[in-house]
Amino acid sequence: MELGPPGGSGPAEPGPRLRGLRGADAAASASSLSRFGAEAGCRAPAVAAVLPAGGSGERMGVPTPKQFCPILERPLISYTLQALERVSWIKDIIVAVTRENMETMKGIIQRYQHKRISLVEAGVTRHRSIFNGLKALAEDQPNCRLSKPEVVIIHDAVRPFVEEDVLLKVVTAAQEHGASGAIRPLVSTVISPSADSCLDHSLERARYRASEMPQAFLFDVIYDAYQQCSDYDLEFGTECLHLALKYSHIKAKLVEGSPDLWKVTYKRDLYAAESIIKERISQKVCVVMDTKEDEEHVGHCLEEMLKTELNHVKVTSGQDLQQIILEQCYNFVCVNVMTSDFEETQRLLNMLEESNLSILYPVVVISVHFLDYESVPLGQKMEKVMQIREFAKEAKKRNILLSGLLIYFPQLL
Ligand SMILES: Nc1ccn([C@@H]2O[C@H](COP(=O)(O)OP(=O)(O)OP(=O)(O)O)[C@@H](O)[C@H]2O)c(=O)n1
Ligand SMILES: O=P(O)(O)OC[C@@H](O)[C@@H](O)[C@@H](O)CO
Repeated sequence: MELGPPGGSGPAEPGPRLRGLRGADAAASASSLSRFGAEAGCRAPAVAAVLPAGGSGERMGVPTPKQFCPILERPLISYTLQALERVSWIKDIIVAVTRENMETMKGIIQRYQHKRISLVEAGVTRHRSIFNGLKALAEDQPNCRLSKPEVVIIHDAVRPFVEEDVLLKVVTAAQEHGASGAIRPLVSTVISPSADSCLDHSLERARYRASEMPQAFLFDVIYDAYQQCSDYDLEFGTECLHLALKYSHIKAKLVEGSPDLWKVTYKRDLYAAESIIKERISQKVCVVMDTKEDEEHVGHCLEEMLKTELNHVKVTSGQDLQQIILEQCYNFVCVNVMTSDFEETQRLLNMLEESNLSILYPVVVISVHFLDYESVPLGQKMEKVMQIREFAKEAKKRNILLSGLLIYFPQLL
């Protein structure tokens, strides 16, 4: 097993761990699980995740295994890892990849600065890959450096649109019932064909559901099930909840999942995933303040206002701007309060150019400038701000749409 880069998980500390998130996000994420612990009258469980990513993606019909297929130049699996990393109380993420794809996976972890990731070798089937991931967490394994979690999430690496709420639901239910899984209504009716490919019977669709991911289990429930699992089940099975029932006699609690939990399987799914990602990009903005002080004041005022319209608002004074660009934020509000007119904006434009983020999808930058009309003659200030047109012409060549906003205010007394 290959542990992730430094900054991966240390020895298990029960309860949520704040990693990879900052400020309000981390606090909100951590509190969601610890709040659960308080409500349930127990300590929040130590949680790890296993992501099977060892498939060949035959149904996708392309040479590259679908988990590594790019969406906006970024491998599909990186979006799934990012979704799980947003959840600060998942302390370890074990990814099962084939030996031949191990270096590719390490490169993705390095390029996108994924944290808390450990790699294990995949098996020849999905169940065997999952079992290998669980072994990495079981303390009865030689050289095991990861601590056994109380609850383990199992989630297909090709289901990128997983949110914290459904993860919390399945973990909460697993702690109470032993196992839990997300389900969705069936779209098509299930029928059973006869040997001569005629209709034998059809199932009453309303009585059935599609089993999706994420699923969660008390670790011992699912690990014991896999240890008892027949070769046939390991070879041909597709349902972890079934293994928990058959071998550990645990009836999983089923929770309704959101429509976005679907698995990327066919090429059409990649196109659908790309349009969802673009839609989500339009819901993300980063406010770049020119000083730490302004981040605390002006930045957070802006954040509160923007949050009424957008799903993800980050405020920074620049220290984590590189990571934010890596996470593919495409919309920036650059606020120049104290610095000279374009210093902060120019720095951002340079970083965006170096990142090549805008190669496939336009990046929007709004450069905000304040004008104290008592201390600076309007004409002089306007002349400087109009320089932004020159910046914008250059930026446009790199698919960066730059515009300026001048806020004209009286000097505060
Ligand atoms: N030996 C395998 C087979 C599949 N998976 C993973 O299990 C998840 C769901 O499986 P599936 O959609 O079937 O992926 P593939 O097997 O790659 O697809 P296909 O059946 O079209 O080849 C994917 O993340 C896949 O990478 C795995 O870890 N190990
Ligand atoms: O069968 P596949 O390997 O394509 O995908 C696995 C899916 O069946 C599985 O993710 C859900 O049905 C939940 O168990």
